[in-house]
Amino acid sequence: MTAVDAVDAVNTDSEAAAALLDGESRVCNAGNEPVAVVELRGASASVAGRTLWGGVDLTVECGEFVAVLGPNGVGKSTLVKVLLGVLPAAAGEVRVLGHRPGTAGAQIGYLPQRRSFDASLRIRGIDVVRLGLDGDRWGIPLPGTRRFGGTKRREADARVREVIELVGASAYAHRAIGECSGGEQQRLLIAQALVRKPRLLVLDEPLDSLDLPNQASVAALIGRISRSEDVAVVMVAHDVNPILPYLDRVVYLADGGAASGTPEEVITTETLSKLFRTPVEVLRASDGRLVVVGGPEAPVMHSDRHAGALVGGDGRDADRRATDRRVTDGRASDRRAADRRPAGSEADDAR
Ligand SMILES: Nc1ncnc2c1ncn2[C@@H]1O[C@H](COP(=O)(O)OP(=O)(O)OP(=O)(O)O)[C@@H](O)[C@H]1O
Repeated sequence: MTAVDAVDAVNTDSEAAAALLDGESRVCNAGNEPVAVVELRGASASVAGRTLWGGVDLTVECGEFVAVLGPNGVGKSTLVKVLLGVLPAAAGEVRVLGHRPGTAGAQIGYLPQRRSFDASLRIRGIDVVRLGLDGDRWGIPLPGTRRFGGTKRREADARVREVIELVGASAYAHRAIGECSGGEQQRLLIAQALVRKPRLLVLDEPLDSLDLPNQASVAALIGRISRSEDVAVVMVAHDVNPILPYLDRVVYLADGGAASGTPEEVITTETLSKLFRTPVEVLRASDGRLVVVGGPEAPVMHSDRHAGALVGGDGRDADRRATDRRVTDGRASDRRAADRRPAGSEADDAR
């Protein structure tokens, strides 16, 4: 079976979970040809007849961590929709694991924006994770019911335990999800997105509403997982700082245009001023955090977006729209060096 066949086989979703438990191939190449996890060439997106962004070039390889940045309403979640195949690209080419978007099935783990659980919800964290494995087939588990029989059930149980351990949620996975803190819920939801061993993890603002220590520890967790599990991560973020040490590249969306490349290429005074067609200054604080001064309404790179450090500007002026604002090339080939990871892992971060 070729890798492409394997991907297609997993895409027959009714058997996806069972196939993964059988150890189905998850490689990121087709035969001898490497296949990028995500490939965008001159892609653009329109919603309700309005072009949100255009000219996006991006290649995401196996195990890479990529952030999607930009002001509110610029189309970051829309990019996620394009990758998931929910919304077709208006122009250009988009491939996910070598196929058109929407056909990669269980090879993609997805964590939508702003999911939280009511405090009174009694479903255990472990059951929420389990839903990622077979919830599309069977719905919410009833007490005492089994979805798989015999060996398959034991393998499913083992995978759920394994992924809960991976995200460091073993201590509270048997508690009701509604009783877990925001950070704990987020770890369990990341485990749910990972339980089918995806090749691509798409996360829409997973750090939103977390306090700074939890942002740091969840960011470090995602950075570690992208490496240890060799899963590519595409993550929408408002503040790049918590994830900056782990990133391979960023896509910065502006009104109409986009810049993509390594953080060092894109998050600069020159690149952002060009992208937003207005003076923007990128400052690096002594602790390495990035602060943007001037320019558009873009809380993206503030050390703490809640602190309101950004000064002035409106990046959403329709006059500034252009399709030629792609100012860097997303094909930058450098990979994240091991020394860009902080010493240790997320265990080093405040929790
Ligand atoms: N179905 C729709 N019909 C009309 N407009 C839409 C639709 N979906 C999204 N939009 C608009 O498209 C724009 C981009 O939305 P999107 O959610 O992608 O932005 P975003 O960058 O993720 O924003 P935020 O940072 O606030 O989450 C917004 O102006 C939004 O109102």
